[in-house]
Amino acid sequence: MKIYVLGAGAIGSLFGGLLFAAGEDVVLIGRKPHVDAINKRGLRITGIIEEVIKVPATISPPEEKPDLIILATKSYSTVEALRASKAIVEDTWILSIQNGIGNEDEIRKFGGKPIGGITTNGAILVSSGVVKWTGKGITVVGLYPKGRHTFVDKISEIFNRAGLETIVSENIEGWIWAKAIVNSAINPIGTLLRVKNGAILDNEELLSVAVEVVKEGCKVATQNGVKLEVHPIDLLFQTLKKTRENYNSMLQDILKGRKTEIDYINGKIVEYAKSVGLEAPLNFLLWGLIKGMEKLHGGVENVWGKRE
Ligand SMILES: NC(=O)c1ccc[n+]([C@@H]2O[C@H](COP(=O)([O-])OP(=O)(O)OC[C@H]3O[C@@H](n4cnc5c(N)ncnc54)[C@H](O)[C@@H]3O)[C@@H](O)[C@H]2O)c1
Ligand SMILES: CC(C)(CO)[C@@H](O)C(=O)[O-]
Repeated sequence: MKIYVLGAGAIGSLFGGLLFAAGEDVVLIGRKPHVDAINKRGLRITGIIEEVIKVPATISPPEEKPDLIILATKSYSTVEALRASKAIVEDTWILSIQNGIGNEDEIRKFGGKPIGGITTNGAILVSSGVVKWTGKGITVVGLYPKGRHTFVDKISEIFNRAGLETIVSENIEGWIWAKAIVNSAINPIGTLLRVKNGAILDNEELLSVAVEVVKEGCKVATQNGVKLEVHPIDLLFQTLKKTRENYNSMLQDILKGRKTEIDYINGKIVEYAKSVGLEAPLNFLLWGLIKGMEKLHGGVENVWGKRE
């Protein structure tokens, strides 16, 4: 299968590298330092495996249309990435493996055929050309927002062949929302308190706040007609237990002085609440606190003193 990974950073390079190593026709589309390093020395995947993979990489989308685009930018880059790839997006299957809500709707706005996806694999871009596979997880893919298509089954087959454990859901929207609701609790709380995920599990007060945030998100999802595929309270406890040693990705972004995906997690829950006449005060509070933190002059240095 001819696959382009649009937004080849940590998770995109991991997926693209493994698919290429399994024999798929893959091109990574990323930023120059990472692309140059890959073309010079190959993509090094370390952590769970130790492999150098000579996967082709480029900074701009090739002209020829692929069978599949894997969208792996941060959610706040989705529109810009789709706009820059407009020529190859129209009528192409596009799988989002991003966190957050709304990416698939953006794909459809650009004429792409959206496939939803969530993954619990973990990856960090250690340096240009080097990705660390930090946690082996599962990936769920499905025709967006729900339903079935043989092409999605094909994606699952080639992902599994590449060592990416993958299942197909006929209600991928239910998975995307469930994961976003869990992220809406773990990510801002862990970021504001600058703690690993396990600290939320071990602290009664933090855990009760996280449970209340999850309950608020569930109410918004249900009011919007979303059938949650897995109960977010169960997923919250499973995730906290499994990733207790993680500093969540939002905290990592803040520590690196980067934007976060809060608008596409808690921000979207507030937006969807409003669309059905609901308030989402807990999500609104967390959204505002993280946005404020992002904008504080000097970023984290202002909040916690010297950046690590
Ligand atoms: N990293 C993980 O372990 C993990 C796990 C699950 C889900 N996710 C989700 O996957 C998405 C990507 O996460 P990540 O950690 O890989 O982020 P990342 O920042 O490492 O990778 C995204 C890359 O896309 C690049 N990019 C942005 N716009 C581009 C464009 N127009 N053309 C080419 N490249 C472009 C960025 O420069 C960046 O290198 C996020 O939504 C994240 O929440 C990540
Ligand atoms: C599951 C998760 C919260 C683990 O840290 C991850 O999605 C993250 O860090 O964003």
